[in-house]
Amino acid sequence: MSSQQHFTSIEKILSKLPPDDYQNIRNVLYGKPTSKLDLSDAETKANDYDLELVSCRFEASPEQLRPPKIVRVGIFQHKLPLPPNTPIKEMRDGLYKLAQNAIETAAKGGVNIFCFQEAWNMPFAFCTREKQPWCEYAEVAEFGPTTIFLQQLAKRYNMVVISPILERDEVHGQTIWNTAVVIDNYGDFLGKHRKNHIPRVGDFNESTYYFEGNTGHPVFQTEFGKIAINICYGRHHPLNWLMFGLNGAEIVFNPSATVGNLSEPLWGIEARNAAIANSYFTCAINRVGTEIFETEFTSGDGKPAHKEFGHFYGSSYIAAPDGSRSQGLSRDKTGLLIAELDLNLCRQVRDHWSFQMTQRLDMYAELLAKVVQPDFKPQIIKK
Ligand SMILES: NC(=O)NCCC(=O)O
Repeated sequence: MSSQQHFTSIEKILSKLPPDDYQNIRNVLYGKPTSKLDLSDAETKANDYDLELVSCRFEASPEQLRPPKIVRVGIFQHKLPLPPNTPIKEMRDGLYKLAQNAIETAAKGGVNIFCFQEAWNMPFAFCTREKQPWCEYAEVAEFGPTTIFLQQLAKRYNMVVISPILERDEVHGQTIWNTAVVIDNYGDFLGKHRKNHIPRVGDFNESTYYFEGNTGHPVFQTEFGKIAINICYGRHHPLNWLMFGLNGAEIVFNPSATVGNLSEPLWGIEARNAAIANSYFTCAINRVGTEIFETEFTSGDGKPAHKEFGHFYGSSYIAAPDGSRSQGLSRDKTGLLIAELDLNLCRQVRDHWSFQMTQRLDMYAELLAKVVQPDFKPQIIKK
């Protein structure tokens, strides 16, 4: 176990400060204060199922012409319930049980839109670069077993469910993609988005398994708001976030799987900055736990072969367009964060900061069109 696993959350450490210091630091680090929700029914369920439960309410100012546009989102981070090399059927059943418990708990907390972490229904095996058995986890987005399983729950609980999976496209030559499936609150398949940016860093060699996405930047119009999904590594690309905003997203989910020694210092910044820059809510969800594989793999960094990625540090959180953010889930527990958002805040922040009025897209479009040309010459002024 590495030393990174030995603390539960930043918030736990900060809460040991004297109350005045804590309040001052909290306000600077976390922005405008948020409140907790009364979730007693969900708490009972969470205790039954041994899930950490955190809640948060983001408020907007009252308006004269528009009523509040309230939506509850649930983001779920989880450890694998079984070792990675468990037979696929058994693993999937274990994960489905966990998912059912989490969605049931979310329903008790009044959640309208629920999102899982990246590749939620399988081990995060891409570090191994071995095709078998991992490719067997890939399934058809539209009618694969995971979509069918979640459709019943979405309908039962009147909840939109975002399910990031490994997708097998049987129509296009059995190609594989990293895809988020969106199921609406009637249990219907609403659409899918394929991960745009594939990591080539450390043990994240995911290009062995799937292509760069070809679905653009879709925004899904649901009964509870306009939502989009920026899958994991896409959070390092500000233009990826921008495009979802340009298409009108009010909430962008970032289902992820990332480890402490690679990205933890970036984690609290990137999705939060995206919320600020694009005047929408962001929901960053990370896997938890350490997954140990049977076969050793190397990282191409001169270090010895090993059997694990390192610790997935959880710390899932939600950020608002005004820069405020929720407490994070812990770094080491399976848990659910339920937040109530007033989507009116998106337009209120746009009116206040005018980022969209000042962003000069035409100027950047012109330069970007030049940059991608083979004969591009950087604009450098020399003496
Ligand atoms: N799954 C994935 O894209 N991970 C990349 C690591 C990171 O972006 O922190």
